[in-house]
Amino acid sequence: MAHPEETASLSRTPEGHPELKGGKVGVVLANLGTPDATDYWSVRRYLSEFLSDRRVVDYSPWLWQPLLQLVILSRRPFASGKAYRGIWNRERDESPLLTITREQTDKLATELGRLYGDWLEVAFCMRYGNPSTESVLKRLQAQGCERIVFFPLYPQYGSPTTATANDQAFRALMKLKWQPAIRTVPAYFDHPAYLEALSASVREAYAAATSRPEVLVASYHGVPKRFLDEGDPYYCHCRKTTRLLQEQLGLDDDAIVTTFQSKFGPEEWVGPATVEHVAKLARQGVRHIAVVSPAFSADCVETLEEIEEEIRGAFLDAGGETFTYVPCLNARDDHIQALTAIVERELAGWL
Ligand SMILES: C=CC1=C(C)c2cc3[nH]c(cc4nc(cc5[nH]c(cc1n2)c(C)c5CCC(=O)O)C(CCC(=O)O)=C4C)c(C)c3C=C
Ligand SMILES: [Fe+2]
Ligand SMILES: [Fe+2]
Repeated sequence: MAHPEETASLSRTPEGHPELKGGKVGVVLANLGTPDATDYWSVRRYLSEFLSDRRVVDYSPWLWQPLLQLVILSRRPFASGKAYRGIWNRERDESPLLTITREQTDKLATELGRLYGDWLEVAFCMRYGNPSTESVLKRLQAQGCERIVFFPLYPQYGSPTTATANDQAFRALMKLKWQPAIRTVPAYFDHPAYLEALSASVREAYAAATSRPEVLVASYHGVPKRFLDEGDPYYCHCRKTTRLLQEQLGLDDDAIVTTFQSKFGPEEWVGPATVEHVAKLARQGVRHIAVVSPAFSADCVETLEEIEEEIRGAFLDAGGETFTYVPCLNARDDHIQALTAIVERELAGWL
């Protein structure tokens, strides 16, 4: 077995001793996760892992688990499975979130490889489903990563997203006798390169729109209002993102609004709700809108299905005429440049 002092000089490893690798730095992009397939059991397995996470639903498990397992998971996988089937990447037989996260990782690896050579290993993992956080961290360690930059891909910090991604990474390290050193990347909604990429994506969508949008709806995934009262800064980070985006784009106050989507369960969530707000705008006479979703770094069921189908439908049914969806930053070059700049900042002292 390896003794710590042996790493100081790998060449002194005694004969017959397992080969020791080391000295590398790992960069891990962490996203939420997505079902492996769209059938009832695959979606149920994914939703059960997701909704059993106490960072996401923090009710007492004694009350929540019977309700989740017996009531919610007997019905919701059918509706969610249908939504996933509508957006599925049939060519690769996988969810778009997985395809896009892989593409982001490959492009980031190319860029970081160009800058720093092959002592950096770049990989991605998911909080729920595959590839699991534990399997990826173990693989990187086996590849010689003694230090890891762990990067939850959420521009705004949220306890149901950023915190649980980090929790899962540290849970995986709990099982190791010899942990790598790990740095977690903070919220980056105010990083200049991220804001530049986000505003460029909106400018491009406005230039391509058949009628110039009168209002830009910045629609974020919602959270229970109680989370804000309990100290989660997510709502404030979302409001700040919109304000910074407004400044970048030079929009008047009535030409941009913050809304929240994807409400789940009976509790009060932060608002206004996107689906209701777009219908209200149409009833007030607004005919052309654009929707951008800055809480998602990759297009997923919440954007491709909920925004593109449900929210678009609500606006058009209420009298709206043109609905422009601004895609997530996905694997755009300026997004990869922003992610590279953030990773470089977090690598300080490790280079
Ligand atoms: C109590 C429920 C939920 C909270 C709180 C929540 C917060 C939250 N989620 C994201 C990002 C994503 N959520 C996605 C899907 C999704 N979210 C919930 C529930 C809560 N999310 C459910 C049940 C689902 C599954 C889909 C469905 O059945 O409706 C996704 C997409 C995953 C995909 O596979 O495409 C993302 C991304 C954020 C940013 C957030 C708050 C901080
Ligand atoms: Fe969610
Ligand atoms: Fe949704």
